[in-house]
This record gives sequence, C-alpha cells and structure tokens, in this order.
Amino acid sequence: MMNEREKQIGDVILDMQGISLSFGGVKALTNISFNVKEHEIRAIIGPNGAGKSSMLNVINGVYVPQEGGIQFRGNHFNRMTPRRAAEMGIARTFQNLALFKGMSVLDNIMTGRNLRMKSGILSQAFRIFGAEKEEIRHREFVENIIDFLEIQAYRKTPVGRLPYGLQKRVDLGRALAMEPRLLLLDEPMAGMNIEEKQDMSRFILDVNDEYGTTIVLIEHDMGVVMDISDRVVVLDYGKKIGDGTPAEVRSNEEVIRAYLGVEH
Ligand SMILES: Nc1ncnc2c1ncn2[C@@H]1O[C@H](COP(=O)(O)OP(=O)(O)OP(=O)(O)O)[C@@H](O)[C@H]1O
Repeated sequence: MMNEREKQIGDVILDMQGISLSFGGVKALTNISFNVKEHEIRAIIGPNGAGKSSMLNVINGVYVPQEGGIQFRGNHFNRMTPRRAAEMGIARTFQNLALFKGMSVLDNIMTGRNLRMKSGILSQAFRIFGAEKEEIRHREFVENIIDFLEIQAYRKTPVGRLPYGLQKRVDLGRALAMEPRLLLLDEPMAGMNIEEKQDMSRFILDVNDEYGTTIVLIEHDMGVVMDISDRVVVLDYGKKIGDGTPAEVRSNEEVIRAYLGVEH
C-alpha cells in the first residue's frame, strides 16, 4: 500500500521557509522549515504547547510570522491572509468545531460552499436563470459529500443533536465543500473513542485517495497519525526536532526523548 501511495505523490505544493513566530516574549515557532507534496498526507505532531496550532494558523494566514516565507502552488507570500488562503484552495477543520449547532447537517455543509457561490452573486441578485441552476449544482456537490461521508440518515438533523464523532465528520464535510487543494485538519481525532478514530482515519484516507486532496493534520497523539501519514514533522517547544517517514520519526532519539519526557 505504501508503494502505491508513494507513486501518486507529486511536487511540492506548500513550502514553509524559516518560519519564526512569537507572542510577546513567547517563541511559539523558531525557524521552522518543511514542505508538503501534492497528494501527501503530512502530519505535524508534538507535545502540548509545541507550536502545532500556531503553525496551522501561519499556513492559513491567521497568524503572520515575524520571519520566514510561504510558497503555495508556486506563489511566494511573505504574509498569507485567511481570505487569500481560502481563495487559493486552503480549507481547514477546527479542534473546537465551528459548526452552527441549530442548523441541519445539509445547511452546515452548504456554508462551506459560500466562497464558491460568490462568483454567482450578481446573477443571483438579478435572479437570472443561471442562478437557480448554479444552486442546484452546488446542492448536488454537497449531497455527494454527504453520501461520501455516510451521513445521509442525518442530512436534516440539527448538528447539535449528533454525537461528537459525527459532528467532526460534518465539520470535515464543510471543509470538503470548498473543494480544497490543501486541507488542514486540526486534531481531527481529539476527544474520540477508538471506533470513531478508526472511522475518521478511514475517511481521511478516502478523501486523500478519491478527491486527491493534499492533507496536513496536526495531532498530539503520536499513535493515530503514524498509520495514515506519508511524512511527519515533529515539533517540540517551537523547534523542529524530527521530519521524515513514520518509521524514521519513530526511531529518532530526540523525538523519543521529547515524548517520553512529558506527560500526555
Ligand atoms: N494567541 C497566543 N497568544 C500568546 N501565546 C500563544 C498564542 N497562541 C499560542 N501561544 C503560545 O505559543 C506556544 C505554542 O502554542 P500552540 O497552541 O501553537 O501549541 P500546540 O502544539 O498546538 O499545543 P496543544 O497541543 O496544546 O494544542 C505555547 O507556549 C502557547 O502558550
């Protein structure tokens, strides 16, 4: 399986170059460089406070690093903005779910489609024929995601009534509705039981295979990501202490020390 996957991996799509970020006196990231290749599943792992969320927020333009640059799909940015990131095809899920609890599964996933629908805003305002057709096309796309994530039975259910594992799946669906080139997953398995973790792992692999989406996920539990990742970056106290295949990272002395030295 590994060999088959390796064959599909393409050129570098995202290149993080010497990123440093501090908050006042706190150095959240110190001179971090790593790249992500097209079609790869790339994990960023590390103990609590290692800088994982900060890195994700630099990738999608929420935080602006004091030093370093970002190259995405051949374009160089000294600073990314959340809007530009979204327009260029970067979508993310959230650790603390960003869903509308009172809205149905279907409507929540439709919200992920908004950026795509903006192109038609003028025609929608004038209610020209095309607008309705466009709406139908978007609905079909969203229905496909719902089938893909096996949540048909809950399409009309308010999200707040679903168990946590399914809410995480809806959040994934909302991000997929943006048709991202790069999908950032913020601790996709946090708070899940074993069965839910297995389901989520399978969906992440399926998204990667069937939609061809490049995926960056952050996680502090080393175990769950090792099976599904092509390559792993390890952060500790804002520094990169490991980078390589799961096997390489697992046998890296510094990584072992960081993980044995702290409570999880
Ligand atoms: N907005 C902020 N303001 C001040 N300090 C921050 C901010 N965000 C992060 N930090 C600090 O930066 C460091 C890295 O935090 P970050 O949240 O990126 O780590 P993490 O690896 O995602 O941790 P966790 O696994 O606990 O989510 C920590 O010392 C944290 O306190």
